[in-house]
Amino acid sequence: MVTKLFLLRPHSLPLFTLPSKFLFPKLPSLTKRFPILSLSFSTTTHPQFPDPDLSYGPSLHKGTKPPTPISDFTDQPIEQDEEENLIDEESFSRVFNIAALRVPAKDCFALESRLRGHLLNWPRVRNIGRVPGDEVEDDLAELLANNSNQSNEEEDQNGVVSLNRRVYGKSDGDGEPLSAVLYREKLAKTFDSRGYVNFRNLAKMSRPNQKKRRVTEEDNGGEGRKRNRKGEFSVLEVVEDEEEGEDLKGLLGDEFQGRKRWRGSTRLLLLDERYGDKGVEELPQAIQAVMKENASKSMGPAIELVRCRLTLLYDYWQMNEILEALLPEGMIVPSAFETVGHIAHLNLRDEHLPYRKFIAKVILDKNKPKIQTVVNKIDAIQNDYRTMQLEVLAGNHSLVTKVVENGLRFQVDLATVYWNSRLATERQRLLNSFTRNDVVCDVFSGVGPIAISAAKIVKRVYANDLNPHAVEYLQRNSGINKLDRKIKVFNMDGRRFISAMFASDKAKSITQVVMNLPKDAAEYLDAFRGILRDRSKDEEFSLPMIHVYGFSKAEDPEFDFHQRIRIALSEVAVDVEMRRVRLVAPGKWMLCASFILPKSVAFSKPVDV
Ligand SMILES: C[S@@+](CC[C@H](N)C(=O)[O-])C[C@H]1O[C@@H](n2cnc3c(N)ncnc32)[C@H](O)[C@@H]1O
Repeated sequence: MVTKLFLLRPHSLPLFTLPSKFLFPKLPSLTKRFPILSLSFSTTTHPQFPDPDLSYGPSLHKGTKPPTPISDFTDQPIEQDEEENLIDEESFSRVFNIAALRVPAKDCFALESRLRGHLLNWPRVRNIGRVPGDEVEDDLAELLANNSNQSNEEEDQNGVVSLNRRVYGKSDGDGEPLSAVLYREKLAKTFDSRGYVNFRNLAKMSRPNQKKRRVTEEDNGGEGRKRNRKGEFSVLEVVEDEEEGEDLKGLLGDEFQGRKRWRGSTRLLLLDERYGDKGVEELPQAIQAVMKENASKSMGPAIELVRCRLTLLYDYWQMNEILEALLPEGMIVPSAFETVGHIAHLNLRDEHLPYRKFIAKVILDKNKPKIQTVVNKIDAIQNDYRTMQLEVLAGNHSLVTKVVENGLRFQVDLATVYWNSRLATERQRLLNSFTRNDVVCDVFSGVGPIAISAAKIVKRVYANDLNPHAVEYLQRNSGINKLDRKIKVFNMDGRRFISAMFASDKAKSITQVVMNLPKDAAEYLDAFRGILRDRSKDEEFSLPMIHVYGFSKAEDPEFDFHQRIRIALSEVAVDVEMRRVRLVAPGKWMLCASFILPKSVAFSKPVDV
């Protein structure tokens, strides 16, 4: 599978070069080789970035950096290794000031669809927000609502008494109100993490649905470096929540102090980014209408406008956004990679090589858990076994992986065998031409993507490869797919294999020969010359169809490849069906030629050399 995402940078951030001020030399052992790469933004919107009013949606160029690192909401240590520290994830946090309507939870879906056009419409950000304390059980809401005419203090106390009656049949102290401390203890025990909307101190003690990221203080030469927990990409906070001594004021609104307290669960409907700093009177008519309607209802709490802080974290941003910000201005962002099982396989340009570990880390972060290893191809494939020289850049170092193709499972070790997922379509096309009466010879079978898939369709398969590792995986894969009884495996040179097969009693049964070694396969066709010369020409023989692959850089690739086939067979009249498989490099085609082995070739005398 190929993921194609090569992007040109639309607008680049200020220069980020490795050895300069943008590096965080916090980890001595690491910095010798790869320093931490960080973004350097000011805490306000950068003036040289595109006007935020003109571009809609979140961007690393917009918003501000959090005044207090989000990682200060720390409570759990997380193990880190050097690779984890390569990128300063904190530097990708961006805060956006958003306005929201606090609405009763039960009405939020109806209001969401009514106000749809006015709500925040950012990728991956839900426009229904949850904050600590927005959940109150129905029973409790009812209980609290019954006391709505009483003073706060009285109400809270009566709430506890009623609750105790409900739980125990009577309250502690036989109906007498509890002391403030006991009262809070009781609530904490009884309500657990719910129901504290009415009890301000509990709000701080227990907060469900906390979206704040968990981080660790890493002992790093006395200087703590903090990390966020993976998978959480945003934090929503109501700004007023933080006001000293009024921790629930924002949560409950101005009405909290008066008669109309919130009774029950609430949700935040995040308004479009344009309304972040607007007052009620500046909001669109539709929103004002909803607020007025609600206010006119005597029983329910008022819908209120609240200010929120939405922090988008490293995990929020897409791979290309992070890479674009990390790499020097003007550099093409390398986000194209091929995948083989859990391995992302890059083919980086020279200019990317100094940044290869950072690029790999971002690709790993953004494609987990599917991608577990990121490798870069060091050199063009040159060896006989067509294996790649790979450098592991990030993740686990195992190059043994599993691939599923055409419903079959293949185990491959990219360090020792050939595999190319890009050929899956071509393999499928070839397989579609096989029938159950066919007997297939796969001369260069590798770990078996053609041979094993063919075995599902045809009568019998003879599969061969020169690489002993490929043969080992071929056997293993035949077993994994329960097709081993239909496949006979050989480990020899392709030319010898062709001779051996056609010299044996299997010769008559073979109907298809596959030769998928594009670099040289055409030259192996000479093995067919005189292959049946020892047999009588009168013998009943249906000659096999040969499918041979090749590369050509010629202006007329079909003609060029045909010529090579004719030369190898020493036969001019070869009726070939030719097709272009794919462009493997600029001006270089991979082709497949299919033809029936000419009788004149099969029965020819050996050519003296
Ligand atoms: C391009 S790969 C194709 C493998 C398989 N058909 C596939 O699609 O994955 C070519 C295979 O030919 C094998 N090979 C190279 N030279 C060979 C030779 N002289 N005889 C037999 N196999 C050879 C390599 O080990 C490699 O597995």
